[in-house]
Amino acid sequence: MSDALQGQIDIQQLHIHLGQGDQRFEALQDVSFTIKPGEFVCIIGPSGCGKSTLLGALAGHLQPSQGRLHVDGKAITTPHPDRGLVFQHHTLFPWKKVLENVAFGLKMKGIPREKRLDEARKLLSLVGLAGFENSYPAALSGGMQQRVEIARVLINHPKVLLMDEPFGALDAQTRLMMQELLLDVWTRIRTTVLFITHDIDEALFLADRILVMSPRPGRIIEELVLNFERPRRTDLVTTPEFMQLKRHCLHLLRHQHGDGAPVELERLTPLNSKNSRNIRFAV
Ligand SMILES: Nc1ncnc2c1ncn2[C@@H]1O[C@H](COP(=O)(O)OP(=O)(O)OP(=O)(O)O)[C@@H](O)[C@H]1O
Repeated sequence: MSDALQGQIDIQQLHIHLGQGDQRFEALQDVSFTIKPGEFVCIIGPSGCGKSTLLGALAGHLQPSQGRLHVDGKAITTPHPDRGLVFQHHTLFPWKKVLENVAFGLKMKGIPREKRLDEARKLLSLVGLAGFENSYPAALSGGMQQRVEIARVLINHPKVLLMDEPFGALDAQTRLMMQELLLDVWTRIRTTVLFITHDIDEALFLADRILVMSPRPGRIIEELVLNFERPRRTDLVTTPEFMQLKRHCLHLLRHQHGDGAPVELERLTPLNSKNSRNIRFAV
């Protein structure tokens, strides 16, 4: 397969049930979407709507009740380093130095020590942590630990980066710095990113496209295509265009019915922006 096609995600009519017996319920209902190679897509939705469930299925940790999940045309059946996962809380080994934490994925692949440490150094530099190779994770700030976590995942050259609220535990200022860092890294490596967040500003700042989910059972109720120019500037968040889209997303998230049916879009602020187009899915 050519490099140009690496990292395409295809989800078709995905349904996932969770729980046992009487407690069994439908967490995801008829979810379908495609993400192009190298695209940056954010998912927003109310708490408990199934965002992490969706990511878990893409990671290969959860089996669908129905439907298909593919990356580059290959069905997802188990976890694989081609799909790198970053969570809110890091998964670094506290007893290993930062450099060894990052190099660990290559150790598992049997790459010789010098080669893997060399690669780890390059990645630490990419995430702005040159000079911290010999530190232990506990000596780093939360933002720095997440940088190490990103480097640790990137060492496997994933085709797809699956990120579940990766900056959710950080203070506001560090979070903004991490968003800029992630965009910078993404621009250089251009892996496909699927990023889950509760934070509408974060989604609007980062994404090429936002998928909005309904309350449980989670469905995709709207797709927003964002045409803000890249590289994104921090003052983007104060522009009228950005504010209008933010209001639109807030309205979507606040005014959904408990059964997952979305509010009638006629009642939403119309989107006439040159920087976005909204496409209705499954309404
Ligand atoms: N293993 C499980 N067994 C039973 N129910 C579960 C399980 N995992 C999650 N749930 C429930 O499934 C629903 C979807 O959970 P999920 O974590 O995917 O939602 P989410 O949108 O990521 O939520 P949040 O934004 O709060 O993190 C929730 O109601 C949750 O309580």
